[in-house]
Amino acid sequence: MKSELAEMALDQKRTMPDDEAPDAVPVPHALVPHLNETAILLDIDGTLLDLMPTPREVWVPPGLSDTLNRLTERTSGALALVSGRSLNDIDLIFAPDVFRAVAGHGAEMRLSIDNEADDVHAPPLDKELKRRLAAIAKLSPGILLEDKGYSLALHYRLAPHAEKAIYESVSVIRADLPNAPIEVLPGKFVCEIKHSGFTKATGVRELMKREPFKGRRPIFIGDDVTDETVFAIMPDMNGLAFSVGRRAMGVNGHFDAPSDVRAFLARLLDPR
Ligand SMILES: O=P(O)(O)OC[C@H]1O[C@H](O[C@H]2O[C@H](CO)[C@@H](O)[C@H](O)[C@H]2O)[C@H](O)[C@@H](O)[C@@H]1O
Repeated sequence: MKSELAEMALDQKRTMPDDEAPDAVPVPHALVPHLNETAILLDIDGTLLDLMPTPREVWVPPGLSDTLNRLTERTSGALALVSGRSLNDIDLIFAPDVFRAVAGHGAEMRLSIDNEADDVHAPPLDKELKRRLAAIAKLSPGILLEDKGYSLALHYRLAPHAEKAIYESVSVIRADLPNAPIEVLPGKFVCEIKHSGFTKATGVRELMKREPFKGRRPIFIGDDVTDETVFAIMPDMNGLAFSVGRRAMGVNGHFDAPSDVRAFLARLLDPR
């Protein structure tokens, strides 16, 4: 697809300095005829769903699953969720609907929605390491642990004062294990410790080699630091990147809030 959308975004950029350039969110009218050549890749928290005080409190607004299912149909299956959450968690959130996904920041991938055997999973994080990291939650009430198997997340949205202490404690443990293949991933009020070697970007690259995504032009929408790895690879695939809540580096445009992303997706199906 020779994109009118990218042309639109680039034309606007060429004519004015970057800090004055308007945000170029694609017009559904321009995109609609190309849905069958497009792959729609969507982050979950802060992009499709509004952020909540704790991971368990998120909810899927009425109509969103229907929109995602219809877009899956319209793209012949080339819609995937690209999330830091585990596949298991994603399925609980969207139940009974099941979507193709790159999950766990690239640790897991689901290419087929009918066959669990196709799912790919990274190995679990060392038990002893997890035990040590989990003890950090004792630093303050309000620190929540999320065990995803291949990673462990320490959430501090309810205890923001604990941020520095959490990162210092993680550094001490990290320093004890200089050769461990792990890395620290900061997110929105969360410090995650995961195996190194995979990211959302490695997951998306792998996904885009497989049917039904192969050969399509990706459009990725995300909001967090971890989504920046995917924003960065979109040009390699002739893709488009859009951030949410802020204008991230290198994106083609941005949405103000998840509600705007949901409205945009609905308009792809019903452009007026
Ligand atoms: O890649 P995403 O789909 O955006 O997932 C990123 C992380 O999302 C969840 O945590 C975030 O959302 C919570 C609910 O709104 C919020 O309470 C928390 O502060 C955020 O960091 C999820 O729990 C993580 O596992 C994901 O990595």
